[in-house]
Amino acid sequence: MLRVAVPNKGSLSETAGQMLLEAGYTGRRDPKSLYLADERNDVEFFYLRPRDIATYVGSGALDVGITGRDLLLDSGSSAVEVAPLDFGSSTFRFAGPAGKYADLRDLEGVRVATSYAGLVGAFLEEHGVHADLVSLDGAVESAVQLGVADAIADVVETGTTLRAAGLEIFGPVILRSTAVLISSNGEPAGLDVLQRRLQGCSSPASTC
Ligand SMILES: Nc1ncnc2c1ncn2[C@@H]1O[C@H](COP(=O)(O)OP(=O)(O)OP(=O)(O)O)[C@@H](O)[C@H]1O
Ligand SMILES: O=P(O)(O)OC[C@H]1O[C@H](OP(=O)(O)OP(=O)(O)O)[C@H](O)[C@@H]1O
Repeated sequence: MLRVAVPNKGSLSETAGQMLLEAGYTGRRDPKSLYLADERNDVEFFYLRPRDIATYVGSGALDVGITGRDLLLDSGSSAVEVAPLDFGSSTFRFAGPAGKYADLRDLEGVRVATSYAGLVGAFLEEHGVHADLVSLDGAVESAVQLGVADAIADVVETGTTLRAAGLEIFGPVILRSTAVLISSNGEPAGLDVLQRRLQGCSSPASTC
């Protein structure tokens, strides 16, 4: 059976579950279930935190998973992106107090709060900028007002949360992210069927 990791909570979970249902797989009845065997489709689903999915798949404990590209890169896991899926898109950006920063170079020696230290650290290193990363679990927009950081790096969708905190975007796009199908380095039996069925669902001429 193909062992598939699916987000159990957060921004990606509802659409991922819906997409699997539309693709003909069995969905969990109880939103708290962590496991479901879909024997008709020869698939087992493991409902996990999206942030942990790349770790499970990269270690080989699970064959494939649905997560965010940003979460995959942040994890440092050896799992690989197989294909983008048509939901969960976001942009990963730097932001600071309105008018204070204009360029990536302005972050030299600055405290930058983020929940994605792996992703942001790699980006800064690639660009030769030395900032002090402050790792937070979420709601990082408050870090500047509360004085634990000077700038932030976070997921931006509409920009509403940033504006409400008196922050504005600056510098280059760190990453354009979307939900992705990932696998351990290889092609487990059944991946092609899952991929075809998921991508069929998200195409304009959907056949699910
Ligand atoms: N508006 C959004 N806010 C947060 N994440 C989003 C948004 N839109 C898309 N995403 C994507 O969802 C994934 C983050 O999901 P995750 O469940 O880890 O965080 P979350 O939705 O903020 O939930 P939590 O509050 O539990 O951290 C990332 O891949 C991110 O790019
Ligand atoms: O640009 P916007 O449309 O305002 O969306 C972006 C915000 O949404 C997410 O937060 P979420 O509510 O998921 O909480 P979190 O920060 O605790 O993860 C993200 O971390 C930003 O804070």
